[in-house]
Amino acid sequence: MSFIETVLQENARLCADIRAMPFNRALADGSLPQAVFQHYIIQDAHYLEGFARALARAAAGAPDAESVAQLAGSGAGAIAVERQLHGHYMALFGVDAQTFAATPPSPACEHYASFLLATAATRGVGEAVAALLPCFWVYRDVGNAIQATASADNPYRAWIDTYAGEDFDAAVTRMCALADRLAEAASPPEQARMRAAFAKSTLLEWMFWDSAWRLGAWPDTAATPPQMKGDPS
Ligand SMILES: Cc1ncc(CN)c(N)n1
Repeated sequence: MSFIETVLQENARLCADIRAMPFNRALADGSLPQAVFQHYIIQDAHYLEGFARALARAAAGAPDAESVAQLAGSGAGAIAVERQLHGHYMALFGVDAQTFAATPPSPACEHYASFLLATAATRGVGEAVAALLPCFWVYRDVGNAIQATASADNPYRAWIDTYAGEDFDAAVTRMCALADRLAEAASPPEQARMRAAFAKSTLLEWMFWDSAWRLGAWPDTAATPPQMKGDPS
């Protein structure tokens, strides 16, 4: 079995859970509250910067010129295409530059972007690509599932068309092929680390959507001091 077939089998249940998450069901039927999508798009814009940095770090360690160009090109593409999508929704929903700058990455967003960057900066390229792969694969999977049921006038049509579109599909297929090539050349312990990195990122995808649905944010310690564990009061 190839690396892709293995990790898709190992993570099939989690991927199905992601497709069925409240955020994605509401995105599909167009009922997702605007405030929730607004929160998501701000977080995703933060995430995307870390994702593109991680792709650039992975590119630097890629084994040949073709894979350097592929990973660096995916980073540039993410900034160009997905940022344009974010810009479209931010303008539509009235999110200005000040609101964006005043909204920090949520814990889930920061954790995911930090994991990608740390993996790309400190682990081998196989592990880095395996960690980055769910960002491609899960979004195509969710985009295609939503596309199958969404109406033409769904307010999130531009998002759906991006992730269910041909260009994104081609980028996902190329990334899967690269992961398979790297896994074939990897030792069994490296292959195990690649599978673990894929599973962790898939879980972080789940956490990102869960956080977006709940408008996840850092505790406001100025307003309500957090209760300390073991605090006798
Ligand atoms: C959290 C997340 N994961 C993946 C993608 C698709 N690049 C995204 N835009 N945001």
